[in-house]
Amino acid sequence: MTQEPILTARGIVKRYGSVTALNNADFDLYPGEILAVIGDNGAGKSSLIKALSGAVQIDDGEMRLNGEIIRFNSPLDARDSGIETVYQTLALSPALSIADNMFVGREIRKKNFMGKYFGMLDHKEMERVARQKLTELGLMTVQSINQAVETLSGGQRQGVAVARAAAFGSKVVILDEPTAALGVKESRRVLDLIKQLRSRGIPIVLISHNMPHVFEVADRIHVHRLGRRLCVIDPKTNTMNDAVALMTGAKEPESQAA
Ligand SMILES: Nc1ncnc2c1ncn2[C@@H]1O[C@H](COP(=O)(O)OP(=O)(O)OP(=O)(O)O)[C@@H](O)[C@H]1O
Repeated sequence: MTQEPILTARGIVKRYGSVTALNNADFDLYPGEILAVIGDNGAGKSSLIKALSGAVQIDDGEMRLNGEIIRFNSPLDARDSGIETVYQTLALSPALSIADNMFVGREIRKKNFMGKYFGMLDHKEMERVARQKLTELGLMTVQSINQAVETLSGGQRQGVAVARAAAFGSKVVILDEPTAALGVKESRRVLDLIKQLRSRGIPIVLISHNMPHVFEVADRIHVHRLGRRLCVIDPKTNTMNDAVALMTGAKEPESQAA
């Protein structure tokens, strides 16, 4: 790779009591790529993503965004820096509308004194922007932007969560098992959406156990084993069997670079 990575981790350590979830882990995400992170249960994938997205604080090591050292105290810090994460358990509020969900934590206030002094929200403007963002991503099959999220299908909800992550000048989008709970058709839409984000220049980290999905969309695959990056493989020159064998320890990597 000739480009500089946008997001890196070097030697990061995360302990939960006596359990070492991340043991000297490295990570590199390059501009414009879809990087899949795979690993067996308990390998430390979630811990890695939580560290990069500010959900947990690391005990050692260093992380950088665009070359600058980052230290997040909360997911909000990470979000403010442009790292958006969509967790498996979607952080959408079921009773709120699509538009309101897209703006949770970044609501637009009315420009007049009612907004300034009484915090009155500009629902019209939020609806307009939400509609625009969802249309840009080809997601306006949902009938109304005011529809409550609880009335959407799993795929549509995932779409709203991904659109929210992609909509606000994100530098990096992290997706944790975005297709895990979805049917075939819904998974397809989410995979298409992921590819679309890449074509818009947003680098994506995709955590997934689904090898066909990983091999369909990933440019590179980070294999995590026993709390650290084992190797990075190229899906064009490796098979799914190779990936699973590396993940489970049935096979050792040939070289550390890919
Ligand atoms: N909050 C916690 N408290 C204690 N131990 C934890 C905590 N979170 C994770 N662990 C432990 O850290 C290790 C790594 O877990 P992690 O969830 O990061 O793995 P994972 O690769 O995401 O697994 P999975 O694929 O099963 O989700 C495991 O041994 C797990 O039990």
